Formats: sequence, C-alpha cells, structure tokens
Amino acid sequence: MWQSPNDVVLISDPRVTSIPVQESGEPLADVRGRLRVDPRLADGQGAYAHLRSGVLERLEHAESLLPDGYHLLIVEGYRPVATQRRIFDEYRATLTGLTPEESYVAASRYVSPVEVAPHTAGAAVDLTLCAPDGTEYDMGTEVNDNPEQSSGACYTAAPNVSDDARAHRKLLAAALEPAGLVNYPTEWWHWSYGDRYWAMCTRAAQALYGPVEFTL
Ligand SMILES: C[C@@H](N)C(=O)N[C@H](C)C(=O)O
Ligand SMILES: [Zn+2]
Repeated sequence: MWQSPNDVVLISDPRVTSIPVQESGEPLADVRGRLRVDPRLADGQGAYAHLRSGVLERLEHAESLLPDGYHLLIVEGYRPVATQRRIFDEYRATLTGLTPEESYVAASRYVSPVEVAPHTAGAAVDLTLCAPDGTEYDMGTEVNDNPEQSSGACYTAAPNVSDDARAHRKLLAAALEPAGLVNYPTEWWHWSYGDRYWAMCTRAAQALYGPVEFTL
C-alpha cells in the first residue's frame, strides 16, 4: 500500500518537477463549516483553511468513508508563497554538513521547494484523525514533526510506531485514497490532489492546480 521509506520519490525529483501544470482555474473554497478545522496554524485572514473546491469535495467524500467515532481534522491547507519559502529556507538551514544541492534535496523530505509546492496551489492538506469530541488519535508523531525530531517516524510507512498509530494511519489512507488523494510518503499527514506529486503517482499527464493568490 505504501512506498517503503527507501523507495520514496521526493517532491524535488525531476520526475515530479518536470510535470506540466494545466491550470484549471478552480476557486479556493473555505473548509470551515464543512469539515473540522484545527486553529493551531491559523492566520489572520483564514487562508490556512482554504483549499481548491475539488480537493475539499474529495475530503468531504473521505470523511463520509470513515467509521463512526472518527473524523478528519484539517490543520493546514493553502499556504502563501512567502510562508512556503520561509519554512523551506529555515528547515534547510538546520541541515548542516551538506552541499547546497544535497541540502536542497534533503530539505524536500519535509518541505516542498517553492517551485513545486502544492500548498501554494491549494492542492495539499495537512490533516489528522480525531474523535467526535475533538481528541486527536495517536498517529505516532505530531503533525509536522520533522524526520530528525521523530527519528523518521513521520514517514508514513515507518516501522518505529505503535500498532495503534499504524492502524490509525491505515484508516486515514483507507478514506483518503478512494477519494482520490495521494500521500507524500515522508509525512503521514500530508495528502494532495491535482498537484504535480498527484500527477506523478496517478500517471496523469499534467497537474491541475498551480500556485494561486489568496484574496478575500
Ligand atoms: C512542512 C510540512 N507541513 C509540509 O507541508 N510539507 C510538504 C512536503 C510541503 O511543504 O508541501
Ligand atoms: Zn503538507
């Protein structure tokens, strides 16, 4: 079901970056009021709670596929280009002892280079599973724990997580994959539809969503 940690195609790989985008023009839609949204990364304008309408509709379908007692909890959707660049640069700067080329590739295990970043297109979502009262299920790491912080347990197929956490990751995948989303295998919480990584995984000739501005 999942790529082994040794076989992961990173988002900086030319097999991903070379895929063209045929922009669909689909609007961003507000997730709030349609799915559960966690405010931990909220920005003043609510940009974080927006996704392309086709992505949101697929997430609503995924929500309907979850068993009783489980809900999607959306943490971050749309991300402005400047924010994407900042978190890429900050994480890359922590990876010492590497050549510039090596640090670019290594950083892309955890953050997308801005040129190919799906959050800036409203095509990617960081999410987890919660109970009806909002309590988050054990997924093995926190959302956004990086490979160094988590000893690699952030990788979706990581062996160093509990049976419970592995079962919860499988439950998430069992709802999101039939709804048409694909996972970034270095992050159990990162799923996308319509971006270049999705096109690579589904063998689509082109991506559907490129970077967009967020306006209210
Ligand atoms: C930083 C993390 N939350 C994330 O979203 N990573 C992916 C790969 C991205 O930046 O697109
Ligand atoms: Zn993400």
